Amino acid sequence: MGGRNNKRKQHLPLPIELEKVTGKVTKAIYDKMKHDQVRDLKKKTAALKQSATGSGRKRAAPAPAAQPSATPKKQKQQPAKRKPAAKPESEEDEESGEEPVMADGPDGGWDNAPLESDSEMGDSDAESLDEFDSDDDHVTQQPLSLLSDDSEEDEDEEDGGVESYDEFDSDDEQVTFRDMEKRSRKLDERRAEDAEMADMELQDQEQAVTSEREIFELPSEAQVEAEKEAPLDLTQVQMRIQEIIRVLNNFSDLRGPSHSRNDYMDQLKRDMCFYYGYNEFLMEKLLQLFTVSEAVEFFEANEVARPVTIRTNTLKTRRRDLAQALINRGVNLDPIGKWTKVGLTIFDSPVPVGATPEYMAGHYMIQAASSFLPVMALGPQENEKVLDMSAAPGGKTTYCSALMKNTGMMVANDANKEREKALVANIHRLGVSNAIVCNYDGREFPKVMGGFDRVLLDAPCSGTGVISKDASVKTNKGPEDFSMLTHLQKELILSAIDSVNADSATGGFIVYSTCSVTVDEDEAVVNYALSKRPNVRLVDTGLDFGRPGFTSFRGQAFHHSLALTRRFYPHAHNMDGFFVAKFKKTSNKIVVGDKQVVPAGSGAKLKQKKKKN
Ligand SMILES: C[S@@+](CC[C@H](N)C(=O)[O-])C[C@H]1O[C@@H](n2cnc3c(N)ncnc32)[C@H](O)[C@@H]1O
Repeated sequence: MGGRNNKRKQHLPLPIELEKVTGKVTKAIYDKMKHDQVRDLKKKTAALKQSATGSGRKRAAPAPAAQPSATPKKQKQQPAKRKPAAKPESEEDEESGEEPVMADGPDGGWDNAPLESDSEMGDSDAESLDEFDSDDDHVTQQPLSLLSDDSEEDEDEEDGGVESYDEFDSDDEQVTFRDMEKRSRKLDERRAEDAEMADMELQDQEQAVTSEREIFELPSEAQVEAEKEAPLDLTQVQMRIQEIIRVLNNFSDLRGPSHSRNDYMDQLKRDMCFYYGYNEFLMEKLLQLFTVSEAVEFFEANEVARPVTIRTNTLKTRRRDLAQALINRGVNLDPIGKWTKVGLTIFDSPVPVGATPEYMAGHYMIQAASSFLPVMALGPQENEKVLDMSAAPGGKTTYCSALMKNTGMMVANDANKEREKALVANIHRLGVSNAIVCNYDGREFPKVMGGFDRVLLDAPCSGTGVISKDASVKTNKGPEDFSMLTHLQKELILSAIDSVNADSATGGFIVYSTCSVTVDEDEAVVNYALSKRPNVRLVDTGLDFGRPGFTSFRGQAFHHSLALTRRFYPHAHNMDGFFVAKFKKTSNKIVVGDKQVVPAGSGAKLKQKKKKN
C-alpha cells in the first residue's frame, strides 16, 4: 500500500480551509497564514503607494494570496497596547454556564508566544490571565496597523526603486552634464528592465490561462497496467490528482472526449488510495461524504496531527489556576476556543504534559477537543443517575462527574476489562468519587441496571475521524468489519435508550456519539433507533457549531430531524472527526403494532410487575 506516511515523507500540501467556528487554528498554521498575509499586505501597500503617487516603476501588484475562509476574523494579531485587567474568571462563571466577562486585551494574541513565563508576564498574573482568556474580536483591525510606515519602508528598500527615482526628481542644482548622461542611461536601463518584466508577467499569465483550459487525458489501460508494476512517484500522482480535480470541476469543457466522469473518478480513487494510503473500500466511503475538492482537504488534514488539548478537572482546580501553573513550567498554551471554559490547547511544553505534577495530581485530563462535545450535549446534572455505557479510558466519564460535582451516581461501564484499568486509574487520579465501574457488554443493559436520568453511548466505531492519530484505520477495515460494527452500534443504541427513565424529573436524555464520520455508523444508526423506538425523538445537541447531519444520503432518506445531529471534521473544525446525536425519551412504553410494549429489563417494566403483584 502506498501513502505519504508509509512511503516517503514528502510534503505536498493542498489547501486546508478552516471554518470560523474552530475558534482556533494551530499556532503553526496561524504563523504561516500571518506571514503570507503580512507579505501580501506589504506588496499591496507598495503597489498602491506607487500608483497613488504616480512615481516609481510601474509593476503589476501581486495578487493577494487566498486566505482561508473566515479565519482572518479569528486571527489574533500583534497587539497595539495592553488593556487593563478585567474581572477574574470566577468559580461561579464556570458553574453557571455563562461566559465569564473577559477583557479583550490583545497581549494574549497569537503573535506573542501565547503566554510567556512568569517573569515576562509582568507583576500582575491576574492581568495576564485575563488577557489570556480574552476574546478574539480585536483581531480584525490588525492588518491595517501592519500597513505601517515600517512595512512600506521595507518594501521600498527591497525594491530599491522608489528611492532611486527620488534622486531624479530632486531639484539638485549640482547636476552636471556628465551626471545627466549617467542618469539618463540608468533610466533607459530601468525602462528596458521593466518592459522585459512586463513581458514575462504577460507570458506567465497567458500560460496559466492556457493550462487551466488544457484538456487532461487520462492514462490508457496499458498505462494503468504498467503503473501497477512501476508506480509513478508521489509528486506525479499528486499532480495527476490535481489535474483530475480540475477536470471534474469543469467537466463539460475539460473532459477528454472518450472518457466519462466515472473514468475520471476511478482514476482519482486509485491515485488517492496510492497517495494517501487508504484501502479502496474506505476511500470510496469517504469520497461519498464530500465534493472531491473537500475530500482532498479532509485527507490532507488527516496527515496533520491535531493540537494537543487538555481538559481542566474542575473537581480539583480552575482553568486559570491550571494555566498559570503550567505557564510557570514554561508550557505554551491558550484556551481551545470560546465554546469551552475548561479546555486548553498546548502548543509546546518543555516537560511531557502527561508527566507534570499537575497531571499527576489530577488537575487535568489529556483529552481531544472533540471528546468534550458529547458530554456537553449530555449535560449531566447534580444528583442524577448517569450511565456511560462504553466508558474506558474515562475521558467522558470523568468530565460527567466533574459537571455533577461528584454528586449522584455515575455508572462507568466498558466491555473491555483491560481498558478498564486506565478508566479506574483516571477515576482515582482525577478525584472522582461518585463513580462505580462495571464490566458488562453494553447490550446487557438495562437488564443489569436501568432507570437512568441520562445515558451516554460513545460507541465503539471504525475511527475514521481519528486517522491522524491512528493511520492503521486507513487500511484495517473492510465491508465485513463495517457491517459487524454497525450491527453492534444498533444493538447498543437500543439498549442505551431502554436504560433511560423517560419520567426522569431532570433528564430523560440519551447521547450517541462516535469518532467516525461514515454515515453507516452515524446517521444510519440514529435513524434505525428512531424507527425502532418511537418513544424517542432527536433534540438539539446545544452545540453551536458543527455541520448538521445528513437527512438523505445516496438515495437513502433519513428522518428530517437528523438535521439536529452534528458532524465535526478535522479539515473544517481543526479537531478529530466526530458525530453527536441527542435524544429525548418521551415514554417508557413503545407501541408495536397495536400493542403497548415496555422494552425488556427497563425500570418501567419492573415497576409494572410490582404493581401486579
Ligand atoms: C470510543 S471508545 C470509548 C471512549 C470513552 N468513552 C472515553 O471517552 O474515554 C469505545 C469503547 O467501547 C467499548 N466497547 C466495545 N464493545 C462494547 C460493548 N459491547 N459494550 C460496552 N462497551 C463496548 C470499547 O472497549 C471501548 O472502550
